[in-house]
Amino acid sequence: MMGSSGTKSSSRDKKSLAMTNVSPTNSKGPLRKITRMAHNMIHMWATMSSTIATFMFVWSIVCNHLPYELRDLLQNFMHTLTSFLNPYIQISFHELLGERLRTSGAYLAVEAYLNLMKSNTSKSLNAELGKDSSNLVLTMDEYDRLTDEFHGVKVWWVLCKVVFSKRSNYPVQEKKCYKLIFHKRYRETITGSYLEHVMREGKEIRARHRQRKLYTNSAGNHLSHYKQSMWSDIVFEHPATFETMAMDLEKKQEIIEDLFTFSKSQDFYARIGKAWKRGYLLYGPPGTGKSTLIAAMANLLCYDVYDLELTAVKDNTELRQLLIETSRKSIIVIEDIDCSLDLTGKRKKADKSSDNETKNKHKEVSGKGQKEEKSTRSNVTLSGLLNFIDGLWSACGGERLIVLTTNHVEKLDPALIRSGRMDKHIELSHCNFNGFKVLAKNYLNLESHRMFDRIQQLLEETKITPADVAENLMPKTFSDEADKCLSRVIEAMEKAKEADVAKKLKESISLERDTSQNGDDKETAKT
Ligand SMILES: Nc1ncnc2c1ncn2[C@@H]1O[C@H](COP(=O)(O)OP(=O)(O)OP(=O)(O)O)[C@@H](O)[C@H]1O
Repeated sequence: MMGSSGTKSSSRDKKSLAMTNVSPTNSKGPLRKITRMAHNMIHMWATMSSTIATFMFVWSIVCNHLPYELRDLLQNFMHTLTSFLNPYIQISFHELLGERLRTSGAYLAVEAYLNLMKSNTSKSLNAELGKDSSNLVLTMDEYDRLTDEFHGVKVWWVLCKVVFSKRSNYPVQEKKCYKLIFHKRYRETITGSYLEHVMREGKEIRARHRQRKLYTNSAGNHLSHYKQSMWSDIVFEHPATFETMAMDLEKKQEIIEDLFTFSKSQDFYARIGKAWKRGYLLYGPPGTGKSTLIAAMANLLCYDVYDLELTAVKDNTELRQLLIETSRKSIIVIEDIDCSLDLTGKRKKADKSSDNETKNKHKEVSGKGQKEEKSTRSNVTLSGLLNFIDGLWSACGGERLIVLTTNHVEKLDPALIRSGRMDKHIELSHCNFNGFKVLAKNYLNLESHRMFDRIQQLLEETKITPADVAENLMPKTFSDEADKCLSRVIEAMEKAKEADVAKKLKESISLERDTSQNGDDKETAKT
């Protein structure tokens, strides 16, 4: 009891000493030193403040009475003097710019960069809902100071708020501003490589976190006074990833590496003087995963997807407008290119309608809904499309993938798919056992099962698309168990095998009939 009350009273004494500015003659050693130092500092501050105040007062009077030429001269001199005495440089990034107060891109990039830095290092964070209300953003507090280090150089960032009014009779608004402070010795490093680093990182973070969109152009979607764009958009939330793709592991890895290399090659494309774009041609039977692969690519690179319906494009001018409007990180998809453009002029109606039957079946499986049948061909010419792909984006900047899909690669004009236009040709084919195992893991969370051996054997004997496997693996009721789903896959494959056998038999009978018919014809001709 005694001890504790003693401590209390001594701390109270110290406080009262500091408050009354009385020298603690009775206190000893370090305490006396500290109090003396504090005393001196208070005295120094008081002197300095009064000197500054006096100077400011005199300065304002002098300024008011000096001719303006002299005043300018003095002000310049003062500016040089303060910048000589103050070794620190300050760069401001204002939130709103120009007469129309649009948000500055540099400000947004700095904000993204600092928010990430803050969320990685700081112990006190501010959480806000992002603009699209889908994710939480961790932000800096006002007058929060963050320290960053770049190649051994220290810099400081401060967030300030500026109150302003657009015009004198307008209500007062607030805008934010990030200030970057650094020693003038490092001016070159900071204004050169550091700011470039901040902008690049910030833009990348923003691209990763922004809500991506799926854009489509349809027949009625033309520009009007009320419409800003020829594209209509919805939020792109396709769950496909490379992990869930039933595909050869090697092929998968190759595509992933190709995509990453492309997305990091801005400098390379600039150096060789080519547009930063890459063409992919995906081909294979319906239901083998062409559309799913496109979604996985968009998710991997965080790109927007533009589903370009060529049959709805009136002419080349409209095509140009559509392509110019695409965002800087995007995949432009033209599905079933052989049905959209008259590439050969020889396509028969019959084989297209049989394609559409199979297609529609798979669209139901994938839940995509049936696309409008592409019976009409576009007025866009092949040369128009190629010219835009080759030339237009060189001027626009940004990274773009163009993906064409087809079920009939053999029908495409070789000029359309030559290297440089379609840089990578990817075949998607029927399901093999590795592909099946990926689907079984996706749909049933199974890595092995006693029925797998039978399925492997059947996959070697017959062809089935991943879409058909997926359809059968999908539990139809809540009580559907793995055994039931796998039995359905086996049943579907046995049916496909029987159909194959029947088809082959039919083909060999008709071949035999044709040969005997030919023989009879020759006999008749002879006689
Ligand atoms: N390789 C695959 N990996 C995983 N799922 C697949 C694969 N192929 C097909 N699927 C499944 O089948 C459905 C239909 O596939 P998708 O639409 O991608 O095929 P497609 O080749 O684009 O067909 P189409 O040529 O008819 O457009 C998908 O939603 C997906 O569930």
